[in-house]
Amino acid sequence: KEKVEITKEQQALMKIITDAYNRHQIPQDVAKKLLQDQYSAEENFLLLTEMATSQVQVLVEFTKNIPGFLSLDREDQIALLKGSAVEAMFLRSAQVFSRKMPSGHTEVLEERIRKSGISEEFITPMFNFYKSIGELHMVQEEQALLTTVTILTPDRPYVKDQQAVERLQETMLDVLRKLCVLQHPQEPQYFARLLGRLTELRTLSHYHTEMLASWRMN
Ligand SMILES: Cc1cc(Cl)ccc1OCc1nc2ccc(F)cc2n1[C@H](C(=O)NC1CCCCC1)C1CCCCC1
Repeated sequence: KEKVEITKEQQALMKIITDAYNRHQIPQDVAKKLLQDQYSAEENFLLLTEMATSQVQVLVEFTKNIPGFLSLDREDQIALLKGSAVEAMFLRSAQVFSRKMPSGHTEVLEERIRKSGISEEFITPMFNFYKSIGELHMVQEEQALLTTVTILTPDRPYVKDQQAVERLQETMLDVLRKLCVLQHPQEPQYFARLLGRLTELRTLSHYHTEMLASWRMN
């Protein structure tokens, strides 16, 4: 049985990324806001655009802390951010939704989101994704690395030097793989399940334009 060991460098890399991930978080208040009041479809749409806008700014700040990201071609940096912004939003939404909340809060939050104005047809795939992320019970290092792996996807549109992005992503995947083995020793398939979520995430993100266009305004 091969002994899995995270090296000193990988430990340092993980700390930089996790600290940056925790530092660059939009105020958790979106869940609190939704739990406090029931908003109209128009207000919810506005709330989403505000959250999305601040999330993009947070994402830019976060990527500056990914070792090697700023050494990439500048246009490629922009292509990676544009290509991963929506996925990062759904991933963040899933993590916010799956957070431990006082009993009954998750149900209220789910209800508010179901009634927010999002079209029925998108609600099921969205919550299926949220639940599959929740079932993983990711530690924060895994959440930070998963977001980093998503950002460092080489085959985003307009990326010129895909090799350079691939090398960075592989560095992060190696740390994430070891972390998964160490955190979930009784579940050897955990890392594979985690990466499988990224496929679900990409599919969900394909719907985002339609989700916005079909928002049910009164
Ligand atoms: C990300 C996204 C894209 C599209 Cl097209 C449609 C929908 C959507 O998020 C749904 C969604 N899933 C959620 C789960 C937990 C939660 F607390 C809020 C959630 N939201 C929306 C939200 O504020 N998301 C932001 C979360 C932080 C990071 C940036 C995004 C609220 C907007 C107000 C109406 C109720 C849904």
